[in-house]
Amino acid sequence: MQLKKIPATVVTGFLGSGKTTLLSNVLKQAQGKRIAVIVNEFGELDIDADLLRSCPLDCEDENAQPATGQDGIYELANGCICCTVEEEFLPVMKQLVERRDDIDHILIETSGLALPKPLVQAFNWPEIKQHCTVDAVITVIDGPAVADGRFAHDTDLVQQQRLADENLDHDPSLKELLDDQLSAADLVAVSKNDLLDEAQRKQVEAVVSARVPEAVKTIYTSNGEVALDVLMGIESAAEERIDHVHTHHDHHHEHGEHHEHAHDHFDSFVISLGEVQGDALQSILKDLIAEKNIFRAKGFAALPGKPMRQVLQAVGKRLDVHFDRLWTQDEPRKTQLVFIGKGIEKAEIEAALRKAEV
Ligand SMILES: Nc1nc2c(ncn2[C@@H]2O[C@H](COP(=O)(O)OP(=O)(O)OP(=O)(O)O)[C@@H](O)[C@H]2O)c(=O)[nH]1
Repeated sequence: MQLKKIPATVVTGFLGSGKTTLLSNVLKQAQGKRIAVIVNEFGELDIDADLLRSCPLDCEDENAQPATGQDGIYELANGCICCTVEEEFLPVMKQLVERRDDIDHILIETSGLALPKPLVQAFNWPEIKQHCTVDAVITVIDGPAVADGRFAHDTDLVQQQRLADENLDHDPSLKELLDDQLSAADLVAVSKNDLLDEAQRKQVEAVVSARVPEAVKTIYTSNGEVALDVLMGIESAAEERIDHVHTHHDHHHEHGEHHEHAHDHFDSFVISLGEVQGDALQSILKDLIAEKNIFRAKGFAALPGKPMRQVLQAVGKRLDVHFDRLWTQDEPRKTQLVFIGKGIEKAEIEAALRKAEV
């Protein structure tokens, strides 16, 4: 008897591109659909899983929590999913396969530094292949960052000139990640459309069309808002073709050499503080992201006298701050931030942030 395979959507994209925002919108719309979510974080804190669980302030519907509830969210926080496929991803997938009668769809958010190819290849493992298929790899790219040429400068058509100063100008490992994340895409979602003007959209288009076949559609999203049927039911069966997708990192993964892997060149750590002065923390953070090569910082702050938890999100040079929910009785009121960047020192950043402690 041929049973219908469970479709799985893999959401990939660089640090801070908007994957969690997209996923949380999917979960809000997915009434009645039973969705299992696998969240993989590069940093040691499960901030994304936590944000997916927490109800936004403007949430009108008491039941608008992720349709799956607590139990449907699986956190893989031990490094990057593409390097721990066997140890981390496979066991979770096996659990899901066992529960397959209760699951309509699997959503996987990879860490921002993960390469989608090894993950998609895992769907060819016999235990998984029998019961699951990749519905689509959705690659989220940060519209404004791509338009600014943070990852690649090929929008200005004078690539030859650029090659000479490539290393000075921008980081080749970021370009490789963008290339590899796009090379596996069945759908490209350009996020932060609300921050793009027409000229920037053209630049993004040029970067995307140089990297994905014409058949791959591009959508533009603002705050992750997009209809469910655009994202789900693509039925790409990406695992069937993935071995033929060429990437910059093929060599390392095939030979089991993770040392040279993209994310080994990044530094990541968590800073824990007590309660902090909100204004002071934000001003120190803004200085740090202006001065240092910090790609991503995110976490929660506890402010004296405030019953709500503050969420801080830094992507590139932008810092977003908002309160998301009340601190619960049983959780300690502390401030915790993950940093991911290059050539950044934990001691130095911690010393700077401590000045905001009360
Ligand atoms: N203005 C605007 N901000 C957005 C949009 N999508 C995401 N953001 C913001 O960008 C920041 C990062 O978004 P996330 O959804 O956490 O990105 P992510 O890809 O999950 O990040 P990592 O898991 O750290 O790689 C947050 O501050 C979001 O509020 C958008 O469409 N417009």
